[in-house]
Amino acid sequence: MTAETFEFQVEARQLLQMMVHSIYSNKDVFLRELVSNASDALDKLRIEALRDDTLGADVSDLHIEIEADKDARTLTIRDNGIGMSRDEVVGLIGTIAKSGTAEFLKKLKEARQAGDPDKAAAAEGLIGQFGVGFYSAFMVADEVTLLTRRAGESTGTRWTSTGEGTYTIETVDDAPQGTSVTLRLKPVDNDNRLFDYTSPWKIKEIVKRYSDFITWPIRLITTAGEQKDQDGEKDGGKSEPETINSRQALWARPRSEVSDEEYHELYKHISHDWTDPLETIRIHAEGTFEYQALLFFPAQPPRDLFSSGRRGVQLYVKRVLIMEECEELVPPYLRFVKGVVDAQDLSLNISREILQQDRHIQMMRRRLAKKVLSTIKEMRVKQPEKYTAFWREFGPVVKEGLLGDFENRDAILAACSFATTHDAEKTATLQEYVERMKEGQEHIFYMTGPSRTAVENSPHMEAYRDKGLEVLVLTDPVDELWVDAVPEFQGKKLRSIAKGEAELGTEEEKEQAKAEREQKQQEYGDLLEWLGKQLGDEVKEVRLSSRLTTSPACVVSDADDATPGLRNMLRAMGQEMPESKRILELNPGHGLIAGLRKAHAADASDPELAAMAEIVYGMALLAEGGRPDDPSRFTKLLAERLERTL
Ligand SMILES: Nc1ncnc2c1ncn2[C@@H]1O[C@H](COP(=O)(O)OP(=O)(O)OP(=O)(O)O)[C@@H](O)[C@H]1O
Repeated sequence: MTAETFEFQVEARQLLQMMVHSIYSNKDVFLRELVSNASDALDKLRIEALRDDTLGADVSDLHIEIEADKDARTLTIRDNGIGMSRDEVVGLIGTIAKSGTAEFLKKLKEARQAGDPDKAAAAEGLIGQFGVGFYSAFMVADEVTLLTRRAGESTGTRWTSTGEGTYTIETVDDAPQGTSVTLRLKPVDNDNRLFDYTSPWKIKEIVKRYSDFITWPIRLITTAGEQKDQDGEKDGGKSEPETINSRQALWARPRSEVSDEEYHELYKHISHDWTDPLETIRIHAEGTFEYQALLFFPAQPPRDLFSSGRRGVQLYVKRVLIMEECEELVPPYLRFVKGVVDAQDLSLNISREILQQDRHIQMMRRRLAKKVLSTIKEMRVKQPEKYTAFWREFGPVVKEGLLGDFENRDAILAACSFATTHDAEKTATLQEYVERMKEGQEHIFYMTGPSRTAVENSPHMEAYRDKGLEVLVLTDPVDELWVDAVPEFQGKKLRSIAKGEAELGTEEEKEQAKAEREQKQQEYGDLLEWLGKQLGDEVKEVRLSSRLTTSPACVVSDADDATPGLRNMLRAMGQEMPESKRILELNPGHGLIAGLRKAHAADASDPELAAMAEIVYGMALLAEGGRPDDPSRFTKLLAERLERTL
């Protein structure tokens, strides 16, 4: 069959170029990536063979082979795993299907142009998330040939490229099942850390460092052609295969015998991440149901954290991988956790349906969730900086747990911390908040909003600031939801400062405020009634406020109504949201409101008053970060008024 030439997809070409022009000074990782792919392919074949006994693939000696030819300067990484069909080769190798690739490349370019090495390094750390492991071969090779045949198919595919824009593909009749990747190695250049990757010593060193735990045998074969004959070695120069990995499951080895680096390499293998994990958790459960687990927190969130991405941990039964992403083992709000769970007593061909009901799976899921939550809490107490970095990225996800995991609610709350008006730099736990509560304070006050600035500057905050009352500043979308799901903490109810009446201070102060308000109410009664009618389409009530000190007006929701943020969010999720009117509160201490009252008392039919009513309402919306329904009309009314003051 003749070979067809194809062009790399634009993004794929750009990522490939980035790999070639050495983002990574450490080029040794190419072997880690290719071995990792081979190991995945073997796992996939075994899992598929377990489920489908008509597959007809030989699974009796699954292994990885690395063949190094010193004279030809080639290195071949071979597996007899699942292989790829022709379509898969085109789809997986020549294309980067992940959304956001173009955006990522743009950001990386900008960070580099701006000469910001930290940002560029952070962006580079993300490159692994695009599934570019295979491309790393081009860091050390000037030509790569992939020969593959998918299990169950009769023909194979050969893919060849020099990594410069195009690749060729041809159908091959006699390819063995599985995949082999042959690299034509670039000349050795020790100064650029391009080592001699045909050297058995070097290969063993890399495999030991990055891939020792791979459960499949990794066999090394060296070929040295004629030179070897002269050295008195075997004819043809091929050595006997030598297994070069110890194949010991890291999770089964005592902690004292495993280095952090080894744990990190396992994490990289299973998570397809290129950066070290932030945290490693070991669980060793003994007794009637034995299992071991190694769990990791990534340092950076995967890009698909909030969409349907890979999630769950790998499930092994007695060292045999039976499921790559076992969602049943971690609740959805801990979906960022990666790792391995190895159980002693589960059936090898357990199906997803059975998994959900399996008592042992449920037991492990509970224990894992508790352990993860207690680890986060411990991190918060003992390693605040690390916790801060973690919480910034993963806090919004963990807080989702408050919506459904009632059993672990206290543990989740103990892991949570929130931005607060008490300290702009430091977050606080609910426990810390409660300990700081003022005498007579009955509630945990919070405000939700789009940003810290919007919340802090919103008029709702005024009286609380005045009285020195701490308010939690909740700006993640999920905050809109969990505050309604968590009724109280240590007997203190959570209360939004943008909802209902604000009743602040001691009993005495509250009584006094009430009396003052009642008196003002009489004074302002006519204006309030008139405004209520005037703005009746927009608001359900106009009343005097006890939360404002400097702003003229604000809008609040009824205690059981959804905030505007929540309404927007639910609408975006496709939920019908019936219109619900809000309440306009006025500050009688403000000159504008006092003036309005006077003007209304002098001549209630003055047409200017109607425009003023609209302006006051529009300003209240703007002050909370919202906007008037008809912004151009609002500006027009305002401009006309201002013009007259000049
Ligand atoms: N040896 C192999 N056998 C079968 N399929 C393979 C093999 N190598 C690669 N593939 C397929 O090609 C895909 C792309 O591989 P690549 O290494 O570029 O990305 P990845 O494995 O998804 O992510 P990464 O390697 O960055 O962690 C793989 O997901 C896999 O489906």
